[in-house]
Formats: sequence, C-alpha cells, structure tokens
Amino acid sequence: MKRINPELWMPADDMTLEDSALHIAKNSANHLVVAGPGAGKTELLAQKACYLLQTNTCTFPYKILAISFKRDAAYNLKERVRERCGDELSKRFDSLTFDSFAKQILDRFKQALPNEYKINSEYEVVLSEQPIFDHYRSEDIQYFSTTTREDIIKFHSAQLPHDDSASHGNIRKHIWGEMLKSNPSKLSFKMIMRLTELIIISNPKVKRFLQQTYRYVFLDEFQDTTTIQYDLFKSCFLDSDSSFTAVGDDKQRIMMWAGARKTVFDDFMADTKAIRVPLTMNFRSAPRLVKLLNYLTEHLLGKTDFATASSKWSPDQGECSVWVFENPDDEVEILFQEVSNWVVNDGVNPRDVCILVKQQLPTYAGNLIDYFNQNGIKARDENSFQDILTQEVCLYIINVLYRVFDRKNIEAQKGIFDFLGNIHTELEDDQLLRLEGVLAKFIRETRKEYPTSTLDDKLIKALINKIIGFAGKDRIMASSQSFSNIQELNAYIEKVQEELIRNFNTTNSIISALDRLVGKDTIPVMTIHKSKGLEYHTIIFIGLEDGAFWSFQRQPDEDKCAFFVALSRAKERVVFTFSKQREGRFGLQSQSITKIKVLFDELQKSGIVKMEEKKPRK
Ligand SMILES: Nc1ncnc2c1ncn2[C@@H]1O[C@H](COP(=O)(O)OP(=O)(O)OP(=O)(O)O)[C@@H](O)[C@H]1O
Repeated sequence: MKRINPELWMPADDMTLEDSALHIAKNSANHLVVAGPGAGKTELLAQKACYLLQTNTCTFPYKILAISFKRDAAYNLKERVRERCGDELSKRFDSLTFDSFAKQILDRFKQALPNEYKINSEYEVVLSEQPIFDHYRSEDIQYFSTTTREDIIKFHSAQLPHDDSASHGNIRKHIWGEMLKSNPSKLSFKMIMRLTELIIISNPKVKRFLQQTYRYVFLDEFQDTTTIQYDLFKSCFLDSDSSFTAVGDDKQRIMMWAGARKTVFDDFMADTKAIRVPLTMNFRSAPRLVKLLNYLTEHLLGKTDFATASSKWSPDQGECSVWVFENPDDEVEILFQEVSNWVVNDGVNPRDVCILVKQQLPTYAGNLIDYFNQNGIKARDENSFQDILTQEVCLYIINVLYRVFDRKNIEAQKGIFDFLGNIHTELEDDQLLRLEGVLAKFIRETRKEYPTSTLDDKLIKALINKIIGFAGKDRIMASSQSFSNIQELNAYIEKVQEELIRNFNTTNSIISALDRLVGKDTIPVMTIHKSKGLEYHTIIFIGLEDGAFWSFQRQPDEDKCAFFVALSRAKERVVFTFSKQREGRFGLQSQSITKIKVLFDELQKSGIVKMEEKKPRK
C-alpha cells in the first residue's frame, strides 16, 4: 500500500477532528485525553492508528497495541481500523483487552516463569472468584470470616513475588501453590496478570521484545483501569521509547467496585509525563440531550467540563422523559405499544433501541423480553451473545452459512474473504484471486450438498465442521491470538453449533436461525456496565427506583456516574421508567425514590425532562 505523506493525511470517513484531537492523532508525545461522553475519544484512537499506519510514522514492522476494557470494544476498534486501512496495514494494529493481552504473553512465555510460580502446560481460567474464597475458607476459617471478599481478592492478587512473611502470607503461598500445581493449573485473570507481570519483571529479554514490538500503546476507557492492570502496563512499557495515548472520562467511572484505581489519571501523568488534553464536542447526542448532560455534569457530578453538540442537529432535537407506571404489567404493555409505534410508524430499527437495567436483568426486564417476543418485537439479553459475536472464527462460520443459504448476501462474502485473507498472510495478490475462486466453488458445492429442505441437527453440525475444515483448524489456531489450545477453539465452534441448532429448531429456517444468532431486528437488553462505549437512537432505562439503586447510599458517586452513563448512550431519546410496584422475592413490593431523590430532583430542575404518569389505554 502506498504511504501517505503526513502533511497530506486526512482523517478517514470525512470526519473533522477538533484541533486538539488532530494534534494528538499526529503527535508522538504521551497524552491523556479526558473528555465527556460522545467526544470521540475512541474515534480518536482509531484515527490515530490510521495516521500512524498510513503514513508509516509507526515504521514497518513496528506495531500499535490498543487495550480496551471489553471484548466487543476491542473488536470494534480493530474493525474500524481494518475497514479504513485495509487488511495489510491493520495487521500491525493489535486491539486487545487487558485480559487477553496478559494471557497471550503468559501463553507464549510461561516457560520463563521462575520455578516458584511455574504453571502446568495446561491451565484453566477460573472466571468466578468463588473457588478462591473456598480455598481461603478451608485454609483459615477465622481469617476468611473476618475479612471482606474484596480484601481477600486484593491480598490474593498482590504483586509477585509475594511477601511470605506478611500476615497470612503462608496461607496465600499454600493456596497459590495448590492452584498452580493442580492439573490443569487453575488461574483467575488477576492471577494471570500478576504472573505475566512477573515474567516481564524477571526477564529483560521478554520486556525488550514487547517494547520493540509495540512502539505505540493506546489505552481506552482509562478511568476504569485497575491497579493490577496499571502495574502490568508499567512493567511492560514504562521508561521505554513507546508512545502512550490514554483516553477516559472521570464522569463515567463505574468500575470502582471492580477495583478501578481512583488516582489512575494523576499516576499516569506523573509516570509518563503525559500532557492532559480536554475535548469539548459531543458528536453523539442531540442538542437537548447534550444540554441535559451538561446540566447534570454541573449539578449532579459537581464538574464543569461541558460539551457542545454537533452542528448536524437542529437545536430542538433530543428528548428525555420519566414515565411513571402503576405496576410492572402496565410498564411492559405500554412500553411495548410505544416501541411498536417507533418501529412501525417512525421507522426506528429495533437494533437501535436499547433497554438498560442497573443490575438483575431478569428481575427488571425478564418479563418484558418475554412479552415483546410473544407479541412480535424481538428482544434479548445481549450479554450471552457477546462471546460469540466478537470471535472472528464464529463470525466466519456465520458468514459462510449466510452466503450458502442467502445468495444475495454480499456483505457476508466480504467477511469470509477478510477472515481467510487473515489466516493466509503468505498469499500474494494473484493467489488471493485464486482463493476467491476456490471459495466460490466451495460455496456452490456446499449449497448443492446441503439443500435447505434436508437440514437437521446432524447436518448442521456436519456443515459447520466442513466450513471449519475449509479454513483449516491448524491454520486458524496458528493465526489466531485468541486461543491458547485447540480445546478453546473447539468450545467456540460448539457454542455456535448449539445456538444455531437451538434457533433452527424453534424457527425451522436456517436464515431465521442465523438472524436470531446475530440479533437482527432484535432489541438489545443489557446492564449499564455492558453498555459502556455503545450508542443507540433510543435508550429505555427500566427502574429508576431505590430498589434498583440499592447501593446508592454506600456509593453515591459511582451510582450517579452509572446513571450518567445510561443517559449518555442515547443519540436522540431517553426514557427512564419508575414503577410504583416491582416484583421482589415475596411478590410485588412498593417502590420509592427516597434514596435516589437527588436523581429525580435534578432531572426535574433541568427543565428539559418531561415527567408523565402512564396508564394503559382502555
Ligand atoms: N470528529 C468526529 N466527527 C463526527 N463524528 C464523530 C467524530 N468523532 C466521533 N464521532 C462519532 O461520535 C460518536 C461517539 O464517538 P466515540 O464513541 O468515539 O466517543 P467516546 O468519547 O469514546 O464516547 P463514550 O466515552 O461516551 O463512550 C460515534 O458515533 C462516532 O462515530
């Protein structure tokens, strides 16, 4: 690909960056960008990656490492850069989560662990913290019952090598020993991160390798970085020639409960001499919503970094309401009528309407999901699909199936070809052309071999195996950074098989089963935490009630930020619901707004929010 002269480089997709954003995109000094929702922080990272790659400022063969908080965010960033820079250049853009970054280093260099912390060749990632608590309970019940869960995890995941002479150090040593030596070893992601840090600290060669690989390091959603993650970042890159760009928003700090480091902005500036730069636009939300966000920035969060709405809107666009219901049945029924109206009469895509809850999704939105689905608007808990829909090999299977059973699906064709191109990096242009021909033949033959009318569970399984066989399992393993062993790859393939077969058995149509799997025309339902970084035309937040904000008195700042994050995901419309009764453990319970009165008061005082009592039509 032809190198672009840095002077002539323009942001992709005709976007105009704020002057300070453009400066950061083109400048190699360390920066901390602190800006509100919709300011284009993630977009800036994507543009900067394009600048560095297209102008070869990140000279070949050096790479860029982008670390995001969630897998879908890492995937989206990678896709954005791939679409704009093409396959070849974007191979030098690694977009990962902290967990996957650490795991990759551990998988590659685990032999370099000091003897005391050696792990078995096979290890299992322990996703829940419960097994760790079980160990501490059985080792020392006295310690276990007098220590908070948070402190146990903090103690267990302290920096390595551990200080064995510390109080209860012998218990920790024993538990780590048991977890490392069991077969397979059992490791939480926090332990993986500490082991990775230990590899880096004790092996200058590995550290040098990393620093020479990644000349640019990006950190997205930086406000949520935990101490363990920050320690890992420092051990890998501090005092290197690499250049750092961190972006974040202290008004969206909602991961303190998960150990986010409160001082991370200040620490980063002190450690890397980064320059702090604000951005002032909100490109996402319509003007009246930006006005509301500004009002809450000042009166709820006590801050003064206000934003300006983009000029693409007219000034009166954007609406926010609070709808009050008698009970959850009314709430579900009326929401259904309103959403149907938006979808049918206003042409809003259901995929662009998002239903949010604070926590306990089944309690607040379980009945709603059932009611919507039974009455013709698809809705689903999005959490369970994130795993599949951000895994490239799963998307490859889905795309091939679309192409086989829906001839007109050209987008799927592109997806398949990108995937195959990525796992066959050695192919020259003429060989890629040949691959295109081979793929077309494979699709034609598969279409013949698996007519829609004959499909059943067994054939769908066989078909998926054939699709994987076409790409080659070994190839996929060799080129993917996601899997450390074949079992992990198999587990993903099985997940797609299971979901597809389940949907096929309900719909009796392979295309409908695929549509269901990717969530086509389906309203996503999720928690606020899952919605970080995402955006939708309409946001409906269910349960602006004391019951949903049960932790408000203990952590008002974090809960106010969560409320702010929910509101700021909307482009045009936000609805908060309050139901006077809500289903609890012992049936319907009255709901109040005493503890979260400040949220209601400030919404009301803003003068922008419409409060409405909603009753079902007779
Ligand atoms: N310079 C720009 N011009 C036009 N649109 C932009 C620009 N920058 C970002 N956008 C658009 O604005 C929206 C928000 O951008 P982005 O997600 O990067 O913001 P953010 O600051 O990371 O948001 P948040 O912190 O709320 O997740 C996206 O739809 C993005 O495409």
